[in-house]
Amino acid sequence: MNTFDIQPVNSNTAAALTHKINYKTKPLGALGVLEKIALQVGCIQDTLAPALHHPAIVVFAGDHGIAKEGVSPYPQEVTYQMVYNFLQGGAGINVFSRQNGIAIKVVDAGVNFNFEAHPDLINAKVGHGTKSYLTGDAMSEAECSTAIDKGAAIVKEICAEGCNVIGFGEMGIGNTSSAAIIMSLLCELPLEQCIGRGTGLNDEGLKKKTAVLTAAMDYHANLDKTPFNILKTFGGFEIAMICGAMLKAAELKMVILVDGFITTAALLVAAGIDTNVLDYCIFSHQSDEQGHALMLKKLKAEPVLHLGMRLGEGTGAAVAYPLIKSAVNFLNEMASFESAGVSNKA
Ligand SMILES: Cc1cc2ncn([C@H]3O[C@H](COP(=O)(O)O)[C@@H](O)[C@H]3O)c2cc1C
Ligand SMILES: O=C(O)c1cccnc1
Repeated sequence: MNTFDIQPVNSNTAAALTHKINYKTKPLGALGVLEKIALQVGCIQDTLAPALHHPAIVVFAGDHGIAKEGVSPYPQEVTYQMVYNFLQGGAGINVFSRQNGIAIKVVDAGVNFNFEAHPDLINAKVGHGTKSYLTGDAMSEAECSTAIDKGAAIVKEICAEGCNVIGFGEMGIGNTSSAAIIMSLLCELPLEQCIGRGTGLNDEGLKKKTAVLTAAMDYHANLDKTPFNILKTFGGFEIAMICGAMLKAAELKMVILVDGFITTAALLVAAGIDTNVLDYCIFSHQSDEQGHALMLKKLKAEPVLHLGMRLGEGTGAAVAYPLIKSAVNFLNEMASFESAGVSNKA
C-alpha cells in the first residue's frame, strides 16, 4: 500500500490569520462559521491570502456483495444505472456542481457491470463488486490496497491539473451498511446507534439490516481491528478509494470537502491511518442518516450545513462549496478597520 506523508497544517499562520480576520470591518466574530473556515483554509494553504482553484468532486462507484442480503430497499443495478445518470449530467451531484462551477469526475471503482469506454468515466475497476462480508472478507488485502492506491493516483492527477479544493462522493447500493459497521468498530459504538435507514428502509427493513449486520460482525468477532483490516473486511471499493483519495489530498495540502455518512466513514479509516488528514477536512453537512451526527461528534467536527439531506454522491460538499468561497472572499476582499477608516471601538 501507498504510504502517505501528511504534514499537520502550519499553526504559526493561525495567529496572523486570526488577527486579519478580527480587524475586518465587522464586530468581533460576527461572520461565525465563515471565520473558522477562512482560518482553516488559510492554515492549509499557509497564507494570509488563500485562493480556491479548479474545485472538483470525484464520485466513486462500487458494488457491494452484501446488497443481495436485503440491506437496501433498492436493487444493485441502481449503482450502474446511476453511473450513466452521472455521465448524462442528470443526477443531484451534476445539478449542484454545475450550479457552483465544480468539475465532476466519475470513477468506476468496482461496479458489477461492464461499461463501454466513455471520455468522462475513469476506469479504476478493482472487481465486479465486493464479496459479501457475511461469511468472508469483502476484499482481499491486495484489492483493498490497490483501491487505496488508485484513489490516491486519481487525486494526484487532479491536483496536477491545478485543483486545490476537492470533494468526494460515492454511489454503491448497500454502502450505508459498510459505513455503519466501520463506524461501530472505529468509534467503538454499538451497531444499533450506527445503523440507519439508508435509502429509506421501513421498520421491518431496518430490523433485517440490523440482523444481517449483527451476524456479519459476529462472524468476524476475532478480527484484528486495525483500520486497514476493518476496511478490507467490511468496506467497499469506492470507500477504500475515497480513503486513499483523502490521504493523498491531505498530503498535497488540498482543502477536502467531506460529504455525508459514507464519505465520513471513509475518513474514519483514513484518520485511523494518519490523523493529520483531519486538519485538511471541512465537514460540509450533517446528513440525516442516523449515525452521522455521532460520527461527527466523535471527530469533533462542526458541519457547515444541516439541511436534512441524505443522498450522498458528494451533494452536501457541492452545496456547501459557495460558503467556502464566501469565507475565502471575505478574508481577501473585505476592508479592515484601518483601510476603511472605520473606528474600531465598541
Ligand atoms: C436512485 C438513487 C440514487 C442515489 N444516489 C446516492 N444514493 C445513495 O444511496 C446508497 C446507499 O444507501 P443504501 O445503503 O440504503 O443502499 C448509495 O449508493 C448512496 O450514494 C442513491 C440511492 C438511490 C436509490
Ligand atoms: O449521508 C449519506 O452520505 C447518505 C445517506 C443515505 C444514503 N446515501 C448516502
